[in-house]
Amino acid sequence: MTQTPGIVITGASGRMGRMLIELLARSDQAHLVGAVERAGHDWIGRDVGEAMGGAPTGVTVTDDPLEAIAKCQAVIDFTAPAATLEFAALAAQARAVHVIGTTGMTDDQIAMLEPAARHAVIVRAGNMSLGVNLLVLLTRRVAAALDEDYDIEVIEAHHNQKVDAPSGTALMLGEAAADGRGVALADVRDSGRDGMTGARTRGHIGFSAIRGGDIVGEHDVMFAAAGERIVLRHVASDRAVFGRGAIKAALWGQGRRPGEYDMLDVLGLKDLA
Ligand SMILES: NC(=O)C1=CN([C@@H]2O[C@H](COP(=O)(O)OP(=O)(O)OC[C@H]3O[C@@H](n4cnc5c(N)ncnc54)[C@H](O)[C@@H]3O)[C@@H](O)[C@H]2O)C=CC1
Ligand SMILES: O=C(O)C1=N[C@H](C(=O)O)C[C@H](O)C1
Repeated sequence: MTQTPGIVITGASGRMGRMLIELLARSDQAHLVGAVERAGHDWIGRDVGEAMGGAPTGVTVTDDPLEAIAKCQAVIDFTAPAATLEFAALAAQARAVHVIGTTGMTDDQIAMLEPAARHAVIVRAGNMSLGVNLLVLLTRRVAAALDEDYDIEVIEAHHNQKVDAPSGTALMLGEAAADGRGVALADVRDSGRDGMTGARTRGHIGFSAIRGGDIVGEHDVMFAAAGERIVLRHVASDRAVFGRGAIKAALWGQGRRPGEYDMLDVLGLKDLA
């Protein structure tokens, strides 16, 4: 029998970590070989399945990512920016595919992934769902078809524990809209309006972030003109859509040439971009 790729999940106790461990337990295409949490976490040293309140998996949660990653074929990483940079170096050393779902990375932090991508496959995306990646393509097309009479606003809503804003997805959508218009997002980005902001600047792309309850992730791209509005919307109601995308990326990356990729590559949608 052929052995399926062995996957390490970092941030194992997190919302996405738990989802991925559940998905891997049911997968016949990949299997769990490691679970990493931050030092001092009370899951360290416990079987990850038992820590989740279920059956034992035979995988003990560790705070030593080097030991875990050395024996895997892929790392699926939904943690925090500083941790992701550490895991990128270790995945590169092990020539393991590194699937990065972590958002909130600065441009400087993203640039710091480049040395790792010379040695291993990195797939990074602010959203791993098929639906959002299709929305990115639609957003670029609609923005290209409309002129600046249409004000572009990206509105996102997430649960009350999310620590970064705008969301990684909102930024992907903003980048796509800016790209469609032939401008750089950095030159037209308008985030965090509050107080006497003055009238809206023509051509700017606005961002609004809602945080509340257990909202999984909702994104609207609004094109608002005098007399009409077009709204492109994605609603995620189950984190499994991100988890399934991440596992797909880990499998897609096996045997591929080192470099930085995104979900449009994984989903075969690059030609439509
Ligand atoms: N790209 C995508 O499709 C998606 C991205 N995300 C992003 O993934 C990240 C995590 O999201 P959640 O799971 O909701 O957060 P969470 O806070 O529930 O989980 C993060 C986990 O990472 C762990 N962690 C932090 N530093 C660590 C370290 N140095 N070593 C090991 N573990 C460490 C934390 O202890 C925590 O358990 C966020 O940046 C979020 O925006 C979330 C969902 C989908
Ligand atoms: O933190 C989350 O939960 C999510 N984060 C990603 C983002 O920042 O866009 C993806 C998804 O919306 C859920």
